[in-house]
Amino acid sequence: MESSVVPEASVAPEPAAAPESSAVLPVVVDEVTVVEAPVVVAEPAAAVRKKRTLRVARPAPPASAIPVLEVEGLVKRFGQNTAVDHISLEVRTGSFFGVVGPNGAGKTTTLSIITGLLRPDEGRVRIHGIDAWADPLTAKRITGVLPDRLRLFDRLTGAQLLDYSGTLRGLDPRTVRARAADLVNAFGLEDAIDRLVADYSAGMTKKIALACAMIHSPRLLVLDEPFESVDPVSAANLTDILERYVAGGGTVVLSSHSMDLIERVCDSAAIVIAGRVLAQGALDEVRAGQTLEDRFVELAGGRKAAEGMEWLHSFSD
Ligand SMILES: Nc1ncnc2c1ncn2[C@@H]1O[C@H](COP(=O)(O)OP(=O)(O)OP(=O)(O)O)[C@@H](O)[C@H]1O
Repeated sequence: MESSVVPEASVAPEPAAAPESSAVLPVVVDEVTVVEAPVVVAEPAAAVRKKRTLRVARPAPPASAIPVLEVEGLVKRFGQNTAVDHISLEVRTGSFFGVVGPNGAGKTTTLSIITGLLRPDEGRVRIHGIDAWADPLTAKRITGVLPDRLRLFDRLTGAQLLDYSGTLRGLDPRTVRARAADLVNAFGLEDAIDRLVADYSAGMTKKIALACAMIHSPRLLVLDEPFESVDPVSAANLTDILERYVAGGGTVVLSSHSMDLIERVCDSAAIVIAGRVLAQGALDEVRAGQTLEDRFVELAGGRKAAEGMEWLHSFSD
């Protein structure tokens, strides 16, 4: 389990527009540091990127907080390909934990093992102290899942799907109805709720799937790319719902390719590359004084120069 030491740094924000001359701007307040920084004119993009304010959405839960998810030495091989190569993670209660990594890094495979959708070759998963593979029923009772490739009973309406999910989780009909109404309202699905899920857009499908994952008020929500295909307004709404869930003592583990989103909402993160965790811990530890994106790119081996694609400029017409 690696993590890096955090330089206590808050740096200047991205200027909204390039100013004519150097000026002093009040800088967004970090919980730790307040600085004033000069705005430099006409900077290269990379320099501007580095000047983003490093803020944390909320402090990570203290070391004394009970771990709700403990993953030890997970290994998963598909033939010759080791998709997950001894991954260990610890997520504490009340954490908003982001998992980032390049395509094919093993995020979905790891989250699928955690949620009981895929059997590991080696390793252990404990959810709130319960061995998820020895006692899957108990573990699943306290877990809500938004899987990567949504396989929903899409010949049901949204209302029927919510009803089915609540009933499957052992809730009584009155509780299911009340919670379903709250969720439909929170996710803004009122107009679609009596239509077949098969006819939903990708974003609406994500929302109804997430509502189904939450209806039994799980302790842990594991969400694979929850914001993919979701419009910005809905994403903000969704973030709000998840933040309230975390503020109320819930724990979220999500994967995303949006570094901005992870930095905005998560207090902790793990960077997974080629099936291994290269950094994890509180967000500031993981990004080590850089933006999460820069740290991610650094750990992933840097940006690739786009060479050898000259043909792309010889337009076919
Ligand atoms: N069912 C499967 N059979 C064979 N190989 C698989 C299977 N599922 C995943 N893999 C392989 O395991 C590796 C990790 O895949 P995984 O889907 O976990 O990556 P990921 O980090 O979620 O990627 P992305 O960001 O693109 O969704 C990849 O090389 C992938 O091809």
